[in-house]
Amino acid sequence: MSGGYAPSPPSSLPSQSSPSGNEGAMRVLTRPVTFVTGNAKKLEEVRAILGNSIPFQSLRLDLPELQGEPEEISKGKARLAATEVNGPVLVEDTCLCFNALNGLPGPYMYVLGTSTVTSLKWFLEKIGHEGLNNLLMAYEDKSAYAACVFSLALGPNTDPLTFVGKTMGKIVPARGPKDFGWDPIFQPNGYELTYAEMPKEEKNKISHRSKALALVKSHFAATGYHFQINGSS
Ligand SMILES: O=c1nc[nH]c2c1ncn2[C@H]1C[C@H](O)[C@@H](COP(=O)(O)OP(=O)(O)OP(=O)(O)O)O1
Ligand SMILES: [Mg+2]
Repeated sequence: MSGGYAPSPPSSLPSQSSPSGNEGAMRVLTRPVTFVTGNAKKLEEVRAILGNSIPFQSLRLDLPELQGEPEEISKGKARLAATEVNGPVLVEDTCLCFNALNGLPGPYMYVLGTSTVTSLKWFLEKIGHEGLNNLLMAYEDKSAYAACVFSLALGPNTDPLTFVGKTMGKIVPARGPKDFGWDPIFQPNGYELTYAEMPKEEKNKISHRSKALALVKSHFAATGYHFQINGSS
């Protein structure tokens, strides 16, 4: 899973000290971008979507589920990951937002029942697909969106950049393979199939994740990062 990640070789801090925004300035990265996630299914998709567009490796690490607005959660996670990896990192957070519930469950943490504090991940594990459907029982409006926030941090102590992708759809009773999160209950607009029922290539063309990654790719193309890895140029 860790894709050949070697702990803490020399840091690949960008050649310029201010990484925020500054598109057009060439920066040298001496290490591939490490995608840090504890979720094997996400990694599979990110790998398929990115292909060879950006040199990257992965590191399996369960970072804490932070609290706050989605972009802040994601940036905080990127900072933790960049410190851990001591190099450029990409992290991602996904939320599923129900319009009838003003965006809940979203990425947030809740108190469920008497004491359980949880995030979307734990929420799904606790109440399952049926529970998520039941949350909308009292509402006519089953519309929802899947959103993905990627954060890129070029190294520790740099300001992460965020990239957001959204796909609109609706919540339906579970259909299709149950091997990835809430895929079986999310039916994107314009499709008769849930994410889970779609061939992977099809989901990867229209998903929240692919839209966010398209922005990441454009950023890399526009910024002209230059990878100098293992003596290559
Ligand atoms: O495309 C997706 N289709 C269906 N379900 C998905 C998708 N993407 C994330 N998910 C699930 C996984 C987790 O139950 C929750 C988000 O939590 P989230 O914190 O982003 O993921 P995670 O903790 O599993 O991995 P990570 O280590 O990258 O934080 O939604
Ligand atoms: Mg997580």
